[in-house]
Amino acid sequence: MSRPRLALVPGEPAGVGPELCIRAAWREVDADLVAIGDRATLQRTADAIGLDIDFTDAEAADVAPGTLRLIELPHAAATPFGTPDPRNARSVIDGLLHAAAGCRDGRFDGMVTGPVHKAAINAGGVPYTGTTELLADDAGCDVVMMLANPALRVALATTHLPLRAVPDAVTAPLLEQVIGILDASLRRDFGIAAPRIAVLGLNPHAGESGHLGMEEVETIAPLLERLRAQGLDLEGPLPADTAFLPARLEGVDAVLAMYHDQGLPVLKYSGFESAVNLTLGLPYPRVAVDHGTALELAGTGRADPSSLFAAIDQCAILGRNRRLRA
Ligand SMILES: NC(=O)C1=CN([C@@H]2O[C@H](COP(=O)(O)OP(=O)(O)OC[C@H]3O[C@@H](n4cnc5c(N)ncnc54)[C@H](O)[C@@H]3O)[C@@H](O)[C@H]2O)C=CC1
Ligand SMILES: NCC(=O)COP(=O)(O)O
Repeated sequence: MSRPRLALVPGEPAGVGPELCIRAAWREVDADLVAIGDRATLQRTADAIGLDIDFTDAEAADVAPGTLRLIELPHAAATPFGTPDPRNARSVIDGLLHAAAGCRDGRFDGMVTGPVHKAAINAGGVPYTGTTELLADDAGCDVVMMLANPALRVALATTHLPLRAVPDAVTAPLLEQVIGILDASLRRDFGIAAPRIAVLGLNPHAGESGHLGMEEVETIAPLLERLRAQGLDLEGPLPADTAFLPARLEGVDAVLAMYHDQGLPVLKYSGFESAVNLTLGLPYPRVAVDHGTALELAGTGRADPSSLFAAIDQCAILGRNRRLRA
């Protein structure tokens, strides 16, 4: 079987994404990477960090280390490192959508994305809450955000929502949909025959039997009961403060957190460098770095490429698996 072909989207040009892509071009990997982005930004970044880079056609077969296949998508403005320019908002988003279109029509087996600066995109007049939501809208499907490192998988019931809006968003239909997507992906993409999912409560102590909030009693527990009766292996609702204790995590394949900052700090603390961000439920694999734009590191050569490398390796595995099943 030929190597999986993966779109590689650097993300925010003023951040560390471009330099991580340059480093990826120098790394031996069992996949064909095709960058989608601005040549001048990539060249300027390579110069700043003292690495050579050559560019070649997107269709090139074998490429030497230090050579990047490139589909050019010029940015509107040349940005200084560390200062996003809202005029680039459209082209940053177009890079992601171009990769998505290529995944949907079979030109790519998956996409790997660098960090995007959410505020800069919005300042540029493009409504954007996250790439997860962008790709879900583009593909017209429901998705789940899951971050993973070799020790832990954490999926989110809600993603980029103001905290104030979370309780109203945590409904039984939403949780049923999220658990369905998560369970299916653990089986199909990760080869887990009978996934065990630990579901967190929303309130402190999972509501303390209704004394600290009713969402567990009224919404989460009855839903889990119903889904268990259908054969899903679900624990919970669990108090979030103790759910991540090593003894509690034994035998658990993924934790489902109710909101972004309930689950992600634990995941990032347990392994920031090796973690990746997956979008489950899309018709193709999308894997991103777990970190943000790290503007203060851009152009210094000090950004750690481990998360991007892990994202490429994970996407290559998922892309190859999907090809085998097709
Ligand atoms: N995947 C994505 O697209 C993500 C994008 N973001 C966006 O990034 C922007 C900045 O977010 P922050 O909260 O500051 O998070 P951040 O991840 O950019 O930075 C947090 C800390 O981690 C360090 N760091 C991040 N990546 C690193 C790397 N590769 N090597 C070494 N150190 C690294 C930074 O220097 C900083 O100290 C925001 O606009 C946010 O929306 C945040 C998280 C993920
Ligand atoms: N915390 C994850 C994050 O902000 C990146 O999300 P997305 O842009 O991949 O949706």
